[in-house]
Amino acid sequence: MQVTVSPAVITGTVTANPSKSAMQRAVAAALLSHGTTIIRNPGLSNDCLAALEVAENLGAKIKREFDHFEITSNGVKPFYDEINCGESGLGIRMFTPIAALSELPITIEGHGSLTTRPMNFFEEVLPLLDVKCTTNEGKLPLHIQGPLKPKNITIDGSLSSQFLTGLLMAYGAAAEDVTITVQDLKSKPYIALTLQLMSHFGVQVEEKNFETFYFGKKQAYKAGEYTVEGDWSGAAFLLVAAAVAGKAEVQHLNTASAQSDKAILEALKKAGAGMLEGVFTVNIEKAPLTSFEFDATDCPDLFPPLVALAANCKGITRITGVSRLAHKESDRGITLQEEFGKMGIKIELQGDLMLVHGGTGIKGANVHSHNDHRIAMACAVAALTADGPVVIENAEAINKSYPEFFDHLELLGGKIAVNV
Ligand SMILES: O=C(O)C1=C[C@@H](OP(=O)(O)O)[C@@H](O)[C@H](O)C1
Ligand SMILES: C=C(OP(=O)(O)O)C(=O)O
Repeated sequence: MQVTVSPAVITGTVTANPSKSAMQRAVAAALLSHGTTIIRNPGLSNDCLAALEVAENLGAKIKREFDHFEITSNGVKPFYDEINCGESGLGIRMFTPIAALSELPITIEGHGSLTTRPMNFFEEVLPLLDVKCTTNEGKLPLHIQGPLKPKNITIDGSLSSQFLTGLLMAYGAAAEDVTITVQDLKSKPYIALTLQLMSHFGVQVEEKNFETFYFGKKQAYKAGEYTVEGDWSGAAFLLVAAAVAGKAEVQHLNTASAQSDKAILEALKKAGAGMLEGVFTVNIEKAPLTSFEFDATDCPDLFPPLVALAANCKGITRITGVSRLAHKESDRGITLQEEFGKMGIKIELQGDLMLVHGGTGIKGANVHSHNDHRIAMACAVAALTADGPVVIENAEAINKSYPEFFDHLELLGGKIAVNV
């Protein structure tokens, strides 16, 4: 799909889309529970749909109602020997240890960008927990055979927090008097989100400094009700759109959320955007914008909207955390440099540091998403203040996390033309 976004003034109100990070975790917790869980405000992005299908293949029964999902489960009881996590990094890293709770041999597949993302962790760590695991030279497919036995273990958290999320979720159903120790953990707020979700489903973990995670007496996930929060990672694009091209209110955003990407508010403040925060709503208004410094090491998904913001800020914006971007849907440091370069914005990469030369004028251009949802959305936001239309190839990449994105941008006054 090719989408053309033309310069426009932003104004209006939208409701944030459901968070795929929260939704996928809730689906996993529902699968691990015994009974029926009701998930309200469910996400329907590709990553969420993949999680629902995985849960079904691992034994859950799923009923889709008008405004909620009912997930009935009796714990992990696979009735199929293969699961497919689509393109979801979180999905595969979370559901692999969960699937390993069963004794059945299971093949774990994915497609698109997921086939090139590193999975060596499982080959190194799962055998320590009595799970047989082979990979295709550190990539998909994975072949595993459990049952996973929770033990005291030390892992490396520097590549991604998602592996730890998977172990925590799986341990929650089976562990007794054991500790996971993690070294050099990155993306810590995502672990806070995991622990918050586990607690909601009745499983408590004693966490110290995001270094040790102790499981005491054996616990069980309890089925119940869960409402998925609005997604700060997707809303970040709309908030930046308002800051550079008009004003907007984004509703259903919890300003006390555990989601790491609510840090977009700090960046917008630093850049000088007008801001009014409510408890569940945020208003952003255009104001003179200047370059800023920001550390995105623990919120790597903010890089694309931050670059769209920085492109509109006078001066050189310095963002740290580039090394976190190499293994996302694309190598995002390089893709941002390449695609924003086509729009006339110079980006320098100096190790872990990104320098964005902003305020120099954004040019209409033909850009490509590299099959990366956040690159497509960043280019669409940059188009709002360009000197002509920006044509985005492979724009359907947005479906991974935010299928409603172009509709929401249009609701706010964006000029969008879709060529299928
Ligand atoms: O746990 C999650 O929901 C996520 C964790 C982050 O990954 P890393 O821990 O690899 O940074 C983030 O980039 C990803 O989009 C979602
Ligand atoms: C990297 C992302 O997701 P995941 O790792 O879950 O595929 C993302 O949403 O930007």
